[in-house]
Amino acid sequence: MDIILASGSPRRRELLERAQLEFSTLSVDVDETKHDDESPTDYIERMVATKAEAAIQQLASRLKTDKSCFSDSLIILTSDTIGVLADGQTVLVKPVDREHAYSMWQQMSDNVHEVWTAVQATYVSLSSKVANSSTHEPVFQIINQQRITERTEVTFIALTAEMMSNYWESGEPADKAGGYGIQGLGAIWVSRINGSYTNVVGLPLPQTLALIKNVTDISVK
Ligand SMILES: Cc1cn([C@H]2C[C@H](O)[C@@H](COP(=O)(O)OP(=O)(O)OP(=O)(O)O)O2)c(=O)[nH]c1=O
Repeated sequence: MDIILASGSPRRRELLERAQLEFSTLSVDVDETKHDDESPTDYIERMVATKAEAAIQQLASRLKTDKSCFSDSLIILTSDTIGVLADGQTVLVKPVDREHAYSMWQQMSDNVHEVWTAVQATYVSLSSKVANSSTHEPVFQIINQQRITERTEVTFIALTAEMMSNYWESGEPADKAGGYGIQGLGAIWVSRINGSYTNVVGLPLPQTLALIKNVTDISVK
């Protein structure tokens, strides 16, 4: 059974490496724009499903040229991390620019927010029994998929304009939900967390390992 982490996030790769599992990575590029009428739950669940679909499409086109690189079944892991303010509705995503980062940080300053990470495990088999009817090529068939969402409460200290400016200039905030990295310089803004630390960094590890185990256990379904 192969495991593919369909993520371009170096943080997710580093976290999964700690579990000492064999896995490969695949970078997926999807439109991460949130719909206006979408709840945080709907948004994050749509993201992990969309990333999984994109990964399967990429793998399917790779299959056309090289079948030898696939085993008979694989698990595709996709993940998405957002911040959610105490109102339960306002979503904190990656900052598009400095102003966007400042406006998120002003709402997070001296306040509590939550970090939500959704993880989807998609268990697929490479089946020649359901081969494409015209070409008789094997295709990927989804056997099972499961999803979890983990939430961690994070408390920020009161932020000054100088702190925000210095942090933005560091370059660290740009590719991170809520514009901070708890594993980096952002740690000095975090006075307290309640819940999983790895969840904040982008992949709740014990929960992800349980998901990998559960998704292949289709006998109980
Ligand atoms: C809050 C927080 C987020 N993050 C990161 C985790 C995610 O990589 C990123 C949120 O963006 P995501 O869209 O979840 O992930 P990504 O675009 O980096 O990677 P991919 O979609 O290819 O899997 O923010 C941290 O690294 N530290 C933190 O403290």
